[in-house]
Amino acid sequence: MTQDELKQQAALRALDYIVEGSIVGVGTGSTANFFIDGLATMKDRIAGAVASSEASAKRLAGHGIRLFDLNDVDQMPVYVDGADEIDASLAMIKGGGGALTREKIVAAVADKFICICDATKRVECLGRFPLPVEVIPMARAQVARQLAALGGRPVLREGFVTDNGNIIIDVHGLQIADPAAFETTVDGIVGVVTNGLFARRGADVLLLATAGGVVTYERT
Ligand SMILES: O=C[C@H](O)[C@H](O)[C@H](O)COP(=O)(O)O
Repeated sequence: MTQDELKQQAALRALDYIVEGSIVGVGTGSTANFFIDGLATMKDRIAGAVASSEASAKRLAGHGIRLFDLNDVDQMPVYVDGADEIDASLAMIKGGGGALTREKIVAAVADKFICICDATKRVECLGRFPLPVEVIPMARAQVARQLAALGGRPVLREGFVTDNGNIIIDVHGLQIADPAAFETTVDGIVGVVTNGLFARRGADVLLLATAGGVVTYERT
């Protein structure tokens, strides 16, 4: 089975968690795209969706799924998204596609975060995937120095601008022993908008697609 087939399996399993008549929080990336395509098959049974990126908004609209502005939504039962890495506590690194800030904001409004991944994303310790950090452009050098002082190797994502008009610094060479504490530390650097650790608010459910089928993990 290919990695894309596994992503699709995890994504389609997430449809079981959709509450009929509700607004669905929708993530960004290749796995989330499979979810959006699956969601289209039940679009008449949901009120609509809130997108975490311009790309996902475009794909949702292309399927005729009604889009809501997050400011008009008080509550959503679920937010569904992929991850770049996820550990046993369901803490994640996200933002490989640069959508981390809007993803974190939309997820914050949802009751449950459903993470959809193929088995390659499951790790013992977060950090092999470079940690994306969204940064206000004028703070680039100052933030890079601070990230280096934390033990990482900051690399500017060349030619990339986020949906919010900011830059991304990817931090290489980390081994993150305490993801929630590191998330707080990086967010505390002046000039950082947000970072790709989703640990203080990790996933509630992980749907992990393996060669043997989709395995469900729930936060304990
Ligand atoms: O910014 C992008 C998101 O955090 C994605 O959810 C993450 O990078 C995983 O993407 P993919 O499903 O394409 O591996």
